Amino acid sequence: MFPAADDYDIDIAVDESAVADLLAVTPSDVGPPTELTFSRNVFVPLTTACRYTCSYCTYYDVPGEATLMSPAAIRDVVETGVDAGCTEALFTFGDKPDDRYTEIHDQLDEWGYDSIIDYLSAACEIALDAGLLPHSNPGDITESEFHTLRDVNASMGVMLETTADVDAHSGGRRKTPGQRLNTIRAAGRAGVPFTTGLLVGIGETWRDRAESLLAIRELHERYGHIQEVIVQNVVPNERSDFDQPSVDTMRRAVAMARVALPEEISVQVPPNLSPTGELIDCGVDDLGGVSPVTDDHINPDYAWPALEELNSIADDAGLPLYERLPVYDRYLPTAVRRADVAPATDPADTDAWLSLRIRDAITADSDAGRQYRAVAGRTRQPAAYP
Ligand SMILES: O=c1nc2n(C[C@H](O)[C@H](O)[C@H](O)CO)c3cc(O)ccc3cc-2c(=O)[nH]1
Ligand SMILES: C[C@H]1O[C@@H](n2cnc3c(N)ncnc32)[C@H](O)[C@@H]1O
Ligand code: MET
Ligand code: SF4
Repeated sequence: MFPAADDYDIDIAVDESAVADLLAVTPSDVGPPTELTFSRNVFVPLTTACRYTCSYCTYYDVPGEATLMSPAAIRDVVETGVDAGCTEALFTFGDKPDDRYTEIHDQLDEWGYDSIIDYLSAACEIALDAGLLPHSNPGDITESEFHTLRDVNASMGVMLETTADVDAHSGGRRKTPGQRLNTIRAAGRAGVPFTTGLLVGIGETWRDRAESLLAIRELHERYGHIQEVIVQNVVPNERSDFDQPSVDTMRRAVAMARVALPEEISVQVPPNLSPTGELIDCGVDDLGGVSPVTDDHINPDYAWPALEELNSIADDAGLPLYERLPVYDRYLPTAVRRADVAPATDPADTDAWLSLRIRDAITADSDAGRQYRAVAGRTRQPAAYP
């Protein structure tokens, strides 16, 4: 049983023989992908308030210092993204601020919002109106919050991080594996195309990595919602001194992910944190959200590579590079999905993976709609934008 699994009724059993099989995997057991993809995004850090204090994280601010972006600031950032040819607004920020953040709650209240999730919905509307598809990672949330947010998000995500109880998550307010798995399951129940992943190097063992991947696979087998799994190495920063995992560790972790997960799930490694070029032959097929205009606010010391660098990773690997939307091809409406892409089986409790609002945005007779379809149809030349 995973730590705190009982608190959330998590019924995922560890299959010992599957763990043993994964522990034996090496990079020579897998091959390279047939293509590489990435999404062009702007990063919108709604608030730096966070109820948790993960010891690897420099993102959050303590009460009194935490910031909250105004609607005008959100509009500014997303418009910069539209001008730079982006299709994705990435909303990633602190997990639901607790009562200590009185200023944040007061400000939300003054603007007419009950919670950060309410405000996130409004922020997603701003992005959609400007011409970007939202992908939100608001941390741990409930199934009913997913139902609210699916209306205005093309896809969502939360990193599992690990199924282990690690010191990096110790303390009174912390992420627990049970709650993370509960969030990923809730997304599946709500029919939300979903991104999750492992944070490698925060004190977990190889066995923990194998178990984490098998837990993700199990939830995908139930709901079909996992579009990509990020294998992200921890990077040192001014708050923490975790050792960055070696290239060999990342090669083995990526190969393990590739073997553990069905082929339809992409394996993503962020090229600003890893020597991704050295991991492609282990099964990486996606380079994630890369921004031409904003920092990676979670890891601000690690700049995004330019499009030319992505091209050279692909060239060196002898692979074609395609831009994609924040939601993967198989969840797209039939009218927009390329003919050679098999559709995902319908989700459990809705009649489509994407809300009407999102489908309308993608099929609209507007500049943004045309951009989305050109990216999905692979008819837009990446070189068309800086
Ligand atoms: O720019 C970043 N994008 C991050 N992304 C975004 C991701 O690269 C893209 O937005 C997705 O591939 C969707 O297109 C995450 C998305 C998630 O759902 C969960 C975790 C992450 C983590 C990061 C991150 O640290 N930096
Ligand atoms: C959005 C995701 O960013 C990751 N994250 C947070 N801090 C770090 C760090 N120092 N190095 C790498 N990834 C980090 C976590 O996995 C979080 O879920
Ligand atoms: C800024 S970290 C990413 C979002 C959320 N706080 C989480 O840890 O999952
Ligand atoms: S990683 Fe996310 S949950 Fe953890 S402290 Fe940072 S912002 Fe909060």
